[in-house]
Amino acid sequence: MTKVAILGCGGRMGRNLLQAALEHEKVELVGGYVRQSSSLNGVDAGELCGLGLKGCPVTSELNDLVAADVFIDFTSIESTKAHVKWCNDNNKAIVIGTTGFSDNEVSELQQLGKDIPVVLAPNTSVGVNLLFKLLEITSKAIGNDSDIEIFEAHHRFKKDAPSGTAMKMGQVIADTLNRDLNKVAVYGREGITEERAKDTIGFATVRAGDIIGEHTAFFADLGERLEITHKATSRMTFALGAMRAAAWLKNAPIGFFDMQDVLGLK
Ligand SMILES: NC(=O)C1=CN([C@@H]2O[C@H](COP(=O)(O)OP(=O)(O)OC[C@H]3O[C@@H](n4cnc5c(N)ncnc54)[C@H](OP(=O)(O)O)[C@@H]3O)[C@@H](O)[C@H]2O)C=CC1
Ligand SMILES: O=C(O)C1=N[C@H](C(=O)O)C[C@H](O)C1
Repeated sequence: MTKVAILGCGGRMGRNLLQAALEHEKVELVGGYVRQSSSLNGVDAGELCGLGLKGCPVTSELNDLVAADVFIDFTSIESTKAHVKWCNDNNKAIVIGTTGFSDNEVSELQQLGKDIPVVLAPNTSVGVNLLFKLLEITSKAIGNDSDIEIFEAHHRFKKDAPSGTAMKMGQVIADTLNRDLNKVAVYGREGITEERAKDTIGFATVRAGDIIGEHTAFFADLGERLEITHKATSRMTFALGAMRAAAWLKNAPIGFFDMQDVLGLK
């Protein structure tokens, strides 16, 4: 059994993570964490995620959760940094699902979590991680002959764009084709853009309603195009992937890992 604690447990992902942890056969929930000002402080984690009373606390004191082996964090950039520091100081592993980090912020996280095992994954679903693998194969086969565009759509509440998953898709493709993503990425188009520059990788974003998460990579040539799409239809897919990452982390060495490590896709 891996003992887990859920950080930001009142959020959209937080509540799914509580439910997944309470129902998962390889995971035991120690409790959930909310900020001090939260009205959820003191409620029962089972009640919070709709499973009824489980005798498992929601607290705003991280020290109440020290029995956990692994902390799971789907919160926000600044709180994730603070949580990684706390985990490092207290020798706890952490799964980070939060997105929107700049390259510098990722380096900062690596420094803050330098003594512990960490999984950093912009998308914990199995399907998306297989999609990353398919992008590698496709890029090798036809990447240099194709116009490559990445599309993503999410709910109206999402704060970062393009999504962490879209950015990782771009990174996987750029790495495979030996391109520098910082130089070839084009984020949205407007006005007289002129003809498409070869070797660029375009990103397009939609924010609307309650879309949980959709990603498509286009590999387009004259006469045909290949589209590789993933659609999440429930946040539980991310939550279950995070439980898998937590169980894997319990026996992992110190270092930064991703879902490809967890799923054996490297
Ligand atoms: N890796 C993956 O597979 C996925 C990643 N995500 C990412 O996860 C993150 C969260 O998404 P989502 O659940 O939709 O967002 P929400 O806004 O619903 O949830 C975020 C939660 O974090 C809490 N939080 C923020 N700051 C703190 C803090 N300082 N201390 C304690 N709690 C804090 C918020 O609390 P409060 O309400 O009090 O502010 C809130 O409950 C985003 O970055 C998103 O992109 C989302 C889905 C899948
Ligand atoms: O904010 C979300 O909801 C999601 N964020 C992740 C991302 O930024 O890639 C993953 C998922 O698509 C849902």
